[in-house]
Formats: sequence, structure tokens, C-alpha cells
Amino acid sequence: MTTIIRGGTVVNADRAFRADVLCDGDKIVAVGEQLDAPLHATVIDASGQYVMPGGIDTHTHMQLPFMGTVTADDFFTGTAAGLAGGTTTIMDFVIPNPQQSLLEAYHMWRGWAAKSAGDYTFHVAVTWWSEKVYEEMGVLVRDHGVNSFKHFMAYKNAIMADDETLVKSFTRALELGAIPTVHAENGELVFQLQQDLLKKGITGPSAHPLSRPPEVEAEAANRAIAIANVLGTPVYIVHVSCAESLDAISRARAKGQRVYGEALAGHLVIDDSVYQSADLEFARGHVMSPPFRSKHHQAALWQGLRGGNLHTTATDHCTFCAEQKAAGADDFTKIPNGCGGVEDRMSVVWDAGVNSGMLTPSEFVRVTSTNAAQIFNMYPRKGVVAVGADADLVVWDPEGTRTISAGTQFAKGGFNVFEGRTVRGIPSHTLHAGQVVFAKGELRAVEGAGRHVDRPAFTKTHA
Ligand SMILES: C[C@@H](CNC(N)=O)C(=O)O
Ligand SMILES: [Zn+2]
Ligand SMILES: [Zn+2]
Ligand SMILES: [Zn+2]
Repeated sequence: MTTIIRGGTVVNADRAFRADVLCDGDKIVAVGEQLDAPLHATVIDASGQYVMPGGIDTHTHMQLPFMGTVTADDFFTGTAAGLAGGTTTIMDFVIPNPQQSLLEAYHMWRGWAAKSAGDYTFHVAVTWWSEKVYEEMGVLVRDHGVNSFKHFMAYKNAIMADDETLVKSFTRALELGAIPTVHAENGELVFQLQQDLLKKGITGPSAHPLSRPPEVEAEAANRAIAIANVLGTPVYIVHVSCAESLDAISRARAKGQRVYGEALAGHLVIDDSVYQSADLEFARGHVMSPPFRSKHHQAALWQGLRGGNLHTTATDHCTFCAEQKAAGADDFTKIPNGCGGVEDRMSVVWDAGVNSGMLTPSEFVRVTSTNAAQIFNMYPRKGVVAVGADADLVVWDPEGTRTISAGTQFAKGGFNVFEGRTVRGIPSHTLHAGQVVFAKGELRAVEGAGRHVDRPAFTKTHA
């Protein structure tokens, strides 16, 4: 299929410029003014619009078995929803049970992901340690295009990695040229605070943020940064939600340490008042970890994105419907953790970030696509509008508006944390692998059209 996108302004992380974009098959083949195109080419009129690299969501959990249930979106519905929002690549997670072979889990997740409509790639979680884990990390890097390993410092008695696992896994990641990533919350403190709250008879969703205050997140962020510093590895902190964690990242980076941070669209615009709602189903719908924080943390996160101490935006798309969330109706610790957003991330970040003047269009591209591609070694295949790159593109209508609602979303789960928010700045077209998969509200996602993206290890460039 040949497509010419005419009359738009191409926006890359480094600059914005007027150009047509010609795609042939699954690649961009020309970027320039007044391009010729074959007569049979599909023409997209991008006048008055931006042409940007397809979004990369660095953090999703499609059809994740978690806390006794499975997330509502599978790899088809979740990636299709992403395409509707301009996201063409997701980074999901293989999360082995403790004692489960990492390779076995990896192949299971690869099977689930085959139905994806957009491209996908996996961080692999190290949830336990043994010689076998050591060996299998090597096989995953060498043979399966994995260059990032996740560590949950929370979720005691489940998937939590203790310090021994962190130290051994970070060391192994360095040997392999892979980057360690962490969910930074002190799982021992969370567990203690949860028990204290339950003993006091505080069982509703308003207890959730009380069991995970910013200090609990910051302790783990500082610890992961310290371990990485001593071992000489980079480290990527997922869903940084509070000023204290951002401060830890900023201090480390100011000393030249390679620390990267991710902000969730939800944490950027939603505050912790949601947990005080008298509508307990609504409050439970917002239970995720780390929890939504008070407004001053949001201001800090925006400054982090603008100032370069936070690098990517994601969603942690991990949706459960009301019935699933109701498992914790009598005990907040049993509410499956997770919220959605894969369909809304780019519009929410544009509306709150670019329209407010906080981010330029190029900075928007940097934090929704380019940095993710560069940090996880998919650039310039992904993350840039340039000849030779994948034809994953979003034609962005800066004046288009949409009111976000569970009633009209493509994603499953029947709930949306951005419910009722009207955003200005929406995709008019999304191309994935050169195919027009979303056009003016019509989703044309194709089950199984998504490809797994191999991510090479980071090799030593010096001799
Ligand atoms: C299990 C996963 C999703 N749940 C959540 N963030 O609350 C995570 O912790 O990232
Ligand atoms: Zn997490
Ligand atoms: Zn997650
Ligand atoms: Zn349901």
C-alpha cells in the first residue's frame, strides 16, 4: 500500500517543518515538500495538521493475570484502542510467577500478543532469583530481543523483588547490555501500613493512598538509584508519581548518573480527591499503584517532563471492570490495582501540556515517542518521521476535540479515569506499518497485524 500525507507540518523531537510524507509498504520512503506520488497512492490531506511519529506507550498490561483476575483488555482490544489514540507501539510486561521459568512465561505472553493490532515489545520482570534466572536472562537478550528487565519493589508475598534479587539482576543486566527498570514502592512498608489500616477498620478505597504515601515511593526510588549507582548500571523508574521521587532522579542526574523516569498521563492530570468520593465504585475504579497524588505533585511532574528529568509518558493500562474491582469492596487491599488510558494518553498530554504552553509540539513528540525509542533502542526505526523508519504515524488535528468517556471508548473495562474530560488535540488519522488503521473516528484495526519489536542489547561502543 502506498500513502502520501500531504500539506502537513512534520514534528520530530528536534524540529518541526513543512513536508509531505510518502509511505510505501511498511516504511517511510520520502519526506519533503511537493512530493510526487504514484497515481494509486492513498492521499491524506494533512493541511493545518501535524504529522508525528506514532506514539510509544512504555507501560501497558494487556490481559494480565493479576490479583486473582485478568485485565479487561486483551492484546487485540488494547492495541486497537491505542491506535485510536495515536499510539502505534506498546511496551508490555512478561511477569513470571516466582519460581516460574522466565522463558516459559515469555513464550506464553508472546502467544497472547500474536493477536495485537499494533506493534508490541516486552519488558521481562525478574520476580525471583536463581542460576536459571541468570541463564534465561541471557537467552532473552541474545535470542529474543529483550533489552529491559523489570523489578517490582512492591507487591510483597507476590512478585516483589528483594534487595538480593535487585542486586543480582541489575548486575546481570549490565553484563548483558540490558537496562533495569523498577516499580519503586517499598513493599514492606506498604504491607505494614495496609495491616495497620485494616486493624483500625479502615477498609474502603480511601485507605489505598494512606497505605502508599509518597515517602514509600521515594524510599524505593532512592534505593534503586543507589543500587544502580554502586553497580554502574542505568536505571529506568516507571510511573514516577510524586515530587520526592522526581527529586531523587534529578539529584542523581545532576551528578551524571543515567537515571530515566516515566510519567503516567493519569498522574499528570488526576489528583487524590478521587479516593474521597462517596461513590465507592468510582473510588475503587481509581485504585492503582502508585496512587493518584495531590495537585502539587502534578505540577512537579510537568516540570520534570519539561526539564528533562522525566523522559517518557505512559499509561500503565491495566483495566478492570467494576465487578472485578468490587472484589475489594470489604478490603481495599483486594481491589485489583490498575487503571486505563492507552487510548487517551496522547490527547491528554497534548491538551494539558501543549495547549497550556508547558510543552512545545517537539517536546510532546519527545516524551510520547522519541525518548522511549531511544532509551529502549528502537530508534530510528521508531520515534522519528524519517526515510527508512517504520510507517507508524499519527496525523494530529490540533483543533479537533473529543470528550473522553467509557461509553464511547474502544478500550474495554467500562470505566475511564479521564471520564468527561474534553480534550483539544486528537488524531485524525493513524498509520501502523503503512496501513491507515484509524481515520476520522473510524477504527480499522486488524487483529494480528501487529509485529513484535526486537530490541537489541546496548553494546559497548568503545573497542
Ligand atoms: C501491576 C501493575 C499495574 N497496576 C498498578 N499500577 O496499579 C503495576 O504495578 O504497574
Ligand atoms: Zn507498577
Ligand atoms: Zn504496570
Ligand atoms: Zn466485567
